[in-house]
Amino acid sequence: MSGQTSTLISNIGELMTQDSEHRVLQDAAVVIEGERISWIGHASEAPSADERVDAGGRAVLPGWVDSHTHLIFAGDRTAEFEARMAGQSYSAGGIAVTTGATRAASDEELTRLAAGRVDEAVSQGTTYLESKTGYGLDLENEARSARIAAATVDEVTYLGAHLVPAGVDPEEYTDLVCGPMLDAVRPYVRWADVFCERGAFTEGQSRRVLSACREAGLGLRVHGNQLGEGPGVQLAVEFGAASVDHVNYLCEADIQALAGSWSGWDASTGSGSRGTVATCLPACDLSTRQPLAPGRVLLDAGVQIALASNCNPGTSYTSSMAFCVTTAVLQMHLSVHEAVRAASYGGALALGRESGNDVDGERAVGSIAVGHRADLHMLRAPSATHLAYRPGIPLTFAVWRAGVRAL
Ligand SMILES: N=CN[C@@H](CCC(=O)O)C(=O)O
Ligand SMILES: [Zn+2]
Repeated sequence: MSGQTSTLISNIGELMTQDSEHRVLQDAAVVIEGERISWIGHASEAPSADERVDAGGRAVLPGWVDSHTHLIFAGDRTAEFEARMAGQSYSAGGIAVTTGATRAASDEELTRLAAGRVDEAVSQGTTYLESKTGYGLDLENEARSARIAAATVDEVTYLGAHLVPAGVDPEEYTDLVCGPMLDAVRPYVRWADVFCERGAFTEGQSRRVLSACREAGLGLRVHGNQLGEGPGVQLAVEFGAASVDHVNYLCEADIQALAGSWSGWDASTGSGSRGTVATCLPACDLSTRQPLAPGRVLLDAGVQIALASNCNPGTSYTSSMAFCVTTAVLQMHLSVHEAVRAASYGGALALGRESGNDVDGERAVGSIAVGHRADLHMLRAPSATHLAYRPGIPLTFAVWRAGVRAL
């Protein structure tokens, strides 16, 4: 053992590892040492540790990896939501309302709001979070959003290409996104995204954004095929994006392109060349009354999928990954194991964090294995099945984030 404090969590009724062998262990134990997992196995064989936690037969899963959120915002869109529930359809234009409120907020206020949303997510079992910019939409406010996000969440995505601000020429705005605005956010971000959709960015503009951001060394993601069929999925695959998110309206060629992107990857070991993850956002689909993304069809076609909350004030004002998992089981026909995997390992895959370096580098997240980051979610239930069997019941009992007890 190293000099770090070790904690043995024993008497785990069900340990859903989501590791490369997809192991689900009964009567299991986990040892945490510092920020890493140092041992997993059957409780009867567990080594001793400095501290001991009795799980009381409860289930333990990897902490949720929420790979798609928009947490840097101020303001509220209740009126838009009410209008939608009364029959109006969602359009990208609502983003401008949040942009106005976000620009008007102080740095302190934006930081406080974002940190509160992170706390809310962690208290529900989320241990690794991405957030996008995208409610600044000018150089100063996008850079400020990126800076605040970098201080608040684990992964930051530049989404200057969220909406063309009113009164600005779309091509000139795209020049800004690809030039000075990109330079200003670059120190704070690892990813770039574009909302490729009618009412947002055209295929040509999206190509320009993806090319410039790739050139700047950023990993890519795409908001695609949310409101209708379109070029988003094909663009994401062509550019080797880590994920394409929403994926509500897919034609057969889109599904084949996504499946083909994974043909050089060994799903059982997680080795080989990675493709484009299809990230399904069921809370958003329900809140915008869009058809649920075809998660079952994608899985059956051999596509790696993620589930994410898409927490934002317009289309999905929730950080509940459990709600997404429940919906994926009840309505998208995923098994509980598949849904939990998509919300943990799948999110990690979408963020390029599914494998790591146990010695001196970034630790893997999204699965429970020796050397991975100790991100654990203990349920107030004996098995993960209760997430779907008891919909709406708050089942988070305890959370460890990078080895630190967070709840
Ligand atoms: N679709 C684009 N962006 C967000 C919604 C943004 C908003 O309406 O404020 C999404 O992922 O759903
Ligand atoms: Zn989004």
